[in-house]
Amino acid sequence: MDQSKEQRILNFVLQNAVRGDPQSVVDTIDKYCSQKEWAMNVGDEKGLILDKILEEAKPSTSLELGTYCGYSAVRMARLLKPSARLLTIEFNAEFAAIAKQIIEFAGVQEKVKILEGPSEEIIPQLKKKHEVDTLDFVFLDHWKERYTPDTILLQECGLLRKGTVILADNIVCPGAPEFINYIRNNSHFECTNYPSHLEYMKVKDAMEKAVFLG
Ligand SMILES: Cc1ncccc1-c1cc(O)c2nc[nH]c(=O)c2c1
Ligand SMILES: [Mg+2]
Repeated sequence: MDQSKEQRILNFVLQNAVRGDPQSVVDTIDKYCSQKEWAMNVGDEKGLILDKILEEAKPSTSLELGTYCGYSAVRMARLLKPSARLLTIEFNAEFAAIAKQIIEFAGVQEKVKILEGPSEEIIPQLKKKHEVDTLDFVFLDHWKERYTPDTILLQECGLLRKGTVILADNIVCPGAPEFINYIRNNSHFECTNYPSHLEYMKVKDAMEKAVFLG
């Protein structure tokens, strides 16, 4: 059976990155996806925006929707304090299997827990099954149609607290107009837009930060 692109990314990491060095894993994936095969990692340019907002938030408990190959999970985990935890939800079993290996190779597996399945099923389990109290940081990077319903679900499940930072990728490309309309007109959120570019391309994109006001 032919290898998938995600398998080729994993192999390139295993052969070129430094085991236990998350920065080298991030740099190696960026190198492969900018020079060999494009892939939907948040990438280096938007990654720096993610880094800055995550460092400002100093989260103890973070949630990512859309693990893909684990690039942003490794990128975030490398900045978390030792006791902090990142839960990341991935619907696609093949992606989750690749991400697990990349996260383990980077040596951040103690901080990162991959939850495989649909976000609408897993989010309601976070408190009781995964011992989450409230979330300090949420990275939306799964499917634009789920950004709004999953944000509402997080609120309904009591997972947001005053000051929770939600950061959404792909506001311009592929675009999440319905989410932007919802979140910017919701008085319970304070929004900020961060113009950037689509990963590894000159195409315009943006990220949106939405702080929950309680
Ligand atoms: C796949 C794709 N093609 C052309 C333009 C943009 C994309 C694209 C880029 C991303 O960063 C994505 N992140 C999460 N989920 C996505 O579906 C996704 C899709
Ligand atoms: Mg994305």
